[in-house]
Amino acid sequence: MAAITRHLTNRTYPISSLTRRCLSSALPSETNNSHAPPYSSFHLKPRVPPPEDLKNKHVQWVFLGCPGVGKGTYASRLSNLIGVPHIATGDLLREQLASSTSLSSQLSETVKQGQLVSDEVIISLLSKRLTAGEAKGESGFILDGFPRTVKQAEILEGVTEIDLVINLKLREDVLLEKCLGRRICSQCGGNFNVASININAENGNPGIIMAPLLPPANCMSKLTTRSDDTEVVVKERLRIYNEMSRPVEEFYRIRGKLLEFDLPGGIPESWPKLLQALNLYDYEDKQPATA
Ligand SMILES: Nc1ncnc2c1ncn2[C@@H]1O[C@H](COP(=O)(O)OP(=O)(O)O)[C@@H](O)[C@H]1O
Repeated sequence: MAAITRHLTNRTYPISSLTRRCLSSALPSETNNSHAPPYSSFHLKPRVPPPEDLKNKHVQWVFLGCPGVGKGTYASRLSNLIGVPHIATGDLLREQLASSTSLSSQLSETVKQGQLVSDEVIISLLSKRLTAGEAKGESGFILDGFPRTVKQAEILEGVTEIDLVINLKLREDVLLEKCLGRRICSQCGGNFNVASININAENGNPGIIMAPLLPPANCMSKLTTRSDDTEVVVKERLRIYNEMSRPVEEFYRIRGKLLEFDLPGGIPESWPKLLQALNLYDYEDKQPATA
């Protein structure tokens, strides 16, 4: 087993191989729908990172999980801790939408309805972001929001080796509340959440408490809500996740890369447990205060 996982992870390519040209040319023709991988029934265990990988920034990780689960929050915290970029395709898309081109008005409709945009669009945005990062000397990445379909996962697998996929999990009623509670400060760009979750344990299911993540006083009057964070659209995004993105979990599970992580509560309970699951608990203490 160890030999297989070592073989998988030792094939990590430098980020420079994941260029715009490389990713874009990896797009399969529209007519090719036969992307069924050679599934086998046994599951490999994911290999959590050894410290050398982190020091050399050989980190090519993916965050999976339903809308509202906290991919952005935990990916961004890990990115600050390890010093590799957090790249969220949803953010790239929103930046694109902020520029008023004819493409952005079409995309805006798709996003507002909770649908996925085309692979061509998302891969082009991701490739540009990776190329720009490469030019600045960036190394490694933590992807959030990509891949979202098996086809995207196959394209990514074709151009680079993903080391680890962290699958964040939370019950669906909480996901909806968390999406509806999301707020963004229009000035500083900070992400907050006004939802206060307090669900008692019942029928053998554990209870869950998640305190709101409130903004500082100077952001209060500048809070905005994403146009796709309405109840109808969040339910549609959850449906699409189950239909299109759930199979991506299996894609990585059978490749021995999926680390399942059930969020036990809010950030104070979940963050230390996530660090433990990633063997990073001590790493946090050893970093200089500025890291
Ligand atoms: N990889 C992707 N493929 C297709 N569409 C995407 C992708 N990533 C983001 N999007 C679009 O951006 C929207 C917002 O994505 P994101 O910010 O990741 O939100 P969330 O995870 O909360 O649903 C998605 O609903 C979809 O329309």
